[in-house]
Amino acid sequence: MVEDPLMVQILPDQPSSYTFSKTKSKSILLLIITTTLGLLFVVFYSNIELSSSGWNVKSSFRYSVIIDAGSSGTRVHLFRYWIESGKPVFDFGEVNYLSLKLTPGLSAYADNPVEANTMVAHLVDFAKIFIPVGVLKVTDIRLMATAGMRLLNETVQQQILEVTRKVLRSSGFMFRDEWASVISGSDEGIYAWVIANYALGSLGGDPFQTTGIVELGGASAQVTFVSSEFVPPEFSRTISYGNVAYKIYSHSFLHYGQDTAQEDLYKSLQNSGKGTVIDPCTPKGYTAGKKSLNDSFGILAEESRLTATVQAAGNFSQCRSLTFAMLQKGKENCPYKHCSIGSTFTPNLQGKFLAKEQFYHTSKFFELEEKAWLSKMIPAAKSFCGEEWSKLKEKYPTIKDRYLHGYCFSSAYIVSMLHDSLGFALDDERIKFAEKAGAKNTPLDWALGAFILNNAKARYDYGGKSRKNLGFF
Ligand SMILES: Nc1nc2c(ncn2[C@@H]2O[C@H](COP(=O)(O)OP(=O)(O)OP(=O)(O)O)[C@@H](O)[C@H]2O)c(=O)[nH]1
Ligand SMILES: [Ca+2]
Repeated sequence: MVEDPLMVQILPDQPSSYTFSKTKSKSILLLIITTTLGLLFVVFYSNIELSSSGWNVKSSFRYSVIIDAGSSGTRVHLFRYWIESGKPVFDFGEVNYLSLKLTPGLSAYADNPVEANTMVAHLVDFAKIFIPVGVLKVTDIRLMATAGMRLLNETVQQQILEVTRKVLRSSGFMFRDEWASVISGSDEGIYAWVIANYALGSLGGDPFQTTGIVELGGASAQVTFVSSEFVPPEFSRTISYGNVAYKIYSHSFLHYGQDTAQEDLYKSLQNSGKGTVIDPCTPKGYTAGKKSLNDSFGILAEESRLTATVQAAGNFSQCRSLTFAMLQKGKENCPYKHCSIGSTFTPNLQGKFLAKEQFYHTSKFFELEEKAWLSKMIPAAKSFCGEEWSKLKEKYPTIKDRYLHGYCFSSAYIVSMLHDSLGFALDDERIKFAEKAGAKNTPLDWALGAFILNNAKARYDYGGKSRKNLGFF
């Protein structure tokens, strides 16, 4: 049974977010969305293009919908584009691109997959508000799930996907069953690399002038960049865009996302023996919201006698060494020339990078400027980790507990991942944190990269199965 009420967060940069319980009717959601997004509704829905030369009617708008089913949330992305001299024209500003995020992620329905249909149905309803009913049947809708679903066993994954397929089949959109799937982590990294370089104007240019991506998601972390080093085939992807071929290293470290890594660390402390152990990655005085072991009866209470009691006492340096040890686990079995994280090959870093998702959220929280942000994160995080939880709550009254309590862990994890493991210098100018990029401030959601590959005459190998022009599936 999914406990959290569905949380509606209207993106981009919408000031409001909505919480409603599953029992409330759809009309509440539609009312909120249509009133809040009134202007966008008029511009996006109608066949009128808002352009620099004023309004003109475009009868050739096309639409596409991608649902990004992440571990901590499920987002629907709506794209409107058109064809000019035979080529698709994309615009990811607020006139031709909309997205909406609901929580929780699909994997939260593992115990009761059928309950996932409510959330997917709401996302479909949202998309339908903005897409003319006459073009639904030629508008593709895809559901692409990432690490949260990758962590579930295959059977449960398929059960949840089947629930989503049922909703999408009857949605009126153009849909094929294989368009609801769990995508590979390396594909997820590639899509994020595509949108970043599209936004920066480097897609279609010199491969060695492109920008790499490092992402810290909820359940996985991705590293994706063009390397001049030899890359073993299991880490190598090829994209051709325009008449340029890009050989890209792309790997997703499953379990190394922000939420899963913190959970794994907590569990390792619990199982580290008896008595009381200190958790240096959580501010002193914080007690986990989830049911604590002592509240549970039966086997859990029994287990509590076998496991240690974990006491939060934030200490940045100790947390940094704990997270570093976690990232280095398995390195002794590295079968490649060099492994930076676990026993996984990562080429020597090359070129510029954008650091996304939790890298961005944590840097923004500590109000770091671009310059030498990694080194500046250390003193800021040292003082944060050392604060009492009650003081932090007073200091940051508007920050959600589930984000606030994670910043001690995430700051230490970021330094031990980017500097101690991957080798970025603490004042490395090559790496910047971002959630948007380029002259048009394009959002860096990987779904935009997937949409581009799907509509822009590109070729992309799928682990050796190269398919012309988008063949995602
Ligand atoms: N502090 C903070 N964390 C956020 C915010 N939005 C998302 N997060 C967290 O940042 C992490 C990464 O967010 P996402 O990239 O959306 O993660 P996801 O797509 O749900 O996870 P994956 O399936 O692993 O890609 C998750 O732990 C989220 O809970 C935010 O506004 N502030
Ligand atoms: Ca994600």
